[in-house]
Amino acid sequence: MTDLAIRTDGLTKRFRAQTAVDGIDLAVPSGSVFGFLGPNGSGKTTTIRMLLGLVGATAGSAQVLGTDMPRGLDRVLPRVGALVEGPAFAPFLSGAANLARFDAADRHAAPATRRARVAAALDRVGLSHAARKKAGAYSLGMKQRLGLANALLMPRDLLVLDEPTNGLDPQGTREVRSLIRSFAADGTTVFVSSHLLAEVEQLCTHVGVMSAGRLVAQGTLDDLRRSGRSSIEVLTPDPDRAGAVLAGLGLVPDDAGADPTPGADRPAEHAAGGDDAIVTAPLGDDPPAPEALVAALVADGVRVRGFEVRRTSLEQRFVELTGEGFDVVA
Ligand SMILES: Nc1ncnc2c1ncn2[C@@H]1O[C@H](COP(=O)(O)OP(=O)(O)OP(=O)(O)O)[C@@H](O)[C@H]1O
Repeated sequence: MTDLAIRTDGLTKRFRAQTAVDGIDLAVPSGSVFGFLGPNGSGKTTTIRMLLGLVGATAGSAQVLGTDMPRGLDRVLPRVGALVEGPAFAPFLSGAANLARFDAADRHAAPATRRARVAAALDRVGLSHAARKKAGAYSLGMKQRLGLANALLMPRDLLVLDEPTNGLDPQGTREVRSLIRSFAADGTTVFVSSHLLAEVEQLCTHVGVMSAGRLVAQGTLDDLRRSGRSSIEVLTPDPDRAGAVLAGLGLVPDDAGADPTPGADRPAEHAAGGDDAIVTAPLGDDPPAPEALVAALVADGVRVRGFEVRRTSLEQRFVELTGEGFDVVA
């Protein structure tokens, strides 16, 4: 018994001098929609290829659906649907004929029920109307849906999808996302890679963050949000006094004029009006309650005209973790 659909220990892949995947310990809970997030080139595809036995690991181990890989490949693969680097469809064959070809290549798929299986998979991804159309005439979104249909020909316990919305227009993207949600609603574990933070936020229950081959964070989305640093902002015409009070309570104010929160687009001086200034200070691990801070400021004669506790956004958290910005557009 295992409650992890995917587990890796020290999984590593080196290409000559380059370490593409650097000792990662993945833990993907069964039933989760796990977003495997990272900038281009951070090692997501290489990890997925190792998980599916498409490339051997240099070091470390991987278990998929409780089975050691790649030793258990034959047993596990029938339970895993995969969409990696867009399947190679024959452009001159219809969508249905393409799926029938892939189905025929699967020795676990009974020929007698092939036609029904293909029809059901096309129906599932909303392509029944285009079943007889040549795949070469499909739009990119339709091709991607055909790829998903291919992954769904057999009942699956795990779907592994590498950047399934890459290159799709907004409509195609919405369709594919809504399909992924429907797979998850059926109880299938979905492991989906993406370089889009917004996509992972919208789709996923869990997330693993890759940066330069390393897994720099993983957990639920909420875990990740909570692990970010919070800060307070005080709007006051008495910034020096406010800074001293905060320092006395163990909070070290950010330098005046410095951008207080990484990624936030509002430097302190610009946001304040009149004779007010904004004093910001990061909250440490065990900060005083906000009301205690306000009380201390007021007690010391600081004219508090505004007070705010700011949580790090996920985007800021990712920037902190990876040292790079993410594409955040949906
Ligand atoms: N077959 C290979 N030979 C040599 N280097 C490789 C090979 N495959 C991947 N790499 C390198 O390994 C690193 C990680 O690549 P990978 O494709 O896994 O990243 P990724 O996160 O999936 O990025 P992308 O979103 O661009 O696909 C990259 O620097 C890439 O150039």
